[in-house]
Amino acid sequence: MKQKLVIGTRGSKLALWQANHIAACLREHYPDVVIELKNMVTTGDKILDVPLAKIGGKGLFTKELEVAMLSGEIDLAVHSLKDMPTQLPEGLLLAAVTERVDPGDALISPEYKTLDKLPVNAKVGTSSLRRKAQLLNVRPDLTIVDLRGNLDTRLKKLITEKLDAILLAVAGLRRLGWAEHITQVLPQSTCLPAVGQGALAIEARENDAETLAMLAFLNHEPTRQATLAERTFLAEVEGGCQVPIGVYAQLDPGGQLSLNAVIMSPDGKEAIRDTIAGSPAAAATLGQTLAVRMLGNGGREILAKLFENQ
Ligand SMILES: NCc1[nH]cc(CCC(=O)O)c1CC(=O)O
Repeated sequence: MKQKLVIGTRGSKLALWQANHIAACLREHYPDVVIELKNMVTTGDKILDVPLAKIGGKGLFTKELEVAMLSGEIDLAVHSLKDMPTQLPEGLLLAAVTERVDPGDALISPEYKTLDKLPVNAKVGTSSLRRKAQLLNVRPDLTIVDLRGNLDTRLKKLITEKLDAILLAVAGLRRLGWAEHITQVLPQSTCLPAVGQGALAIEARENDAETLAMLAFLNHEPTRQATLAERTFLAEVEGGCQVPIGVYAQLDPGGQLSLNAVIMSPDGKEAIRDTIAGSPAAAATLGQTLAVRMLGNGGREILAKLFENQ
């Protein structure tokens, strides 16, 4: 067993909360091990004024941490699983995926409270094509405004940019203690979450057996299986994190893994929805099968148009 573990993290409030949360779990589990945090800046943190969809690169929030891990400067990195590319760099792996509690998206609208009460042409802030498309699908009248920055910046913009509502992940708001601002958790029939939303990913070196063994207790197998299905789905459609794709997998009480997904055009006018269920042991196959089916049923054309315009 190692005597010291160094956790790499980004410096945003959410990233620090997540890293401190994992540090606390490790300290409780290994009282004699020194757990250190190391703050790092990623490309994603530096480019704050350009819509993410326009930058388009994969792993914007993970790359610098991964370089530090490969060089041995840090032993593990804590990320929102949602921000992780489906393919990790050579030599790194997901040592653990933590239990997912809040996969959904939240509307914050101090004045109107819910999506269906927003007035015609209301201004809604979101930086995600996935949220934008799903909102426009049910409310084509809405004006969607790009909303970048850390969670606290985005909350402030609701006021400073006179928006009628903003959309954020429930998980992030809860972690920062801001859940009281939520006025509606959107139902999955309206807004399917991003791949891996709500789960934390613990990344480590493949050849670092000692650290991997120490991190194993953080893993929640049902969440890992569900998010494996989602990540395989995304890899198959070659989506990256900035495509209008929503997908959510969960173990139902009977022990089956069920997967719901949507592929949309950015204006929300075209939508392909599908669902699949099967054994959790076949999580990757379920994700892949569903992706192939949806690509064949019109998804490929939607995505081709999207990439043409980028
Ligand atoms: N893209 C930024 C990001 N990455 C993870 C979260 C929240 C936590 C999560 O979704 O797991 C957020 C904020 C948001 O999407 O509102």
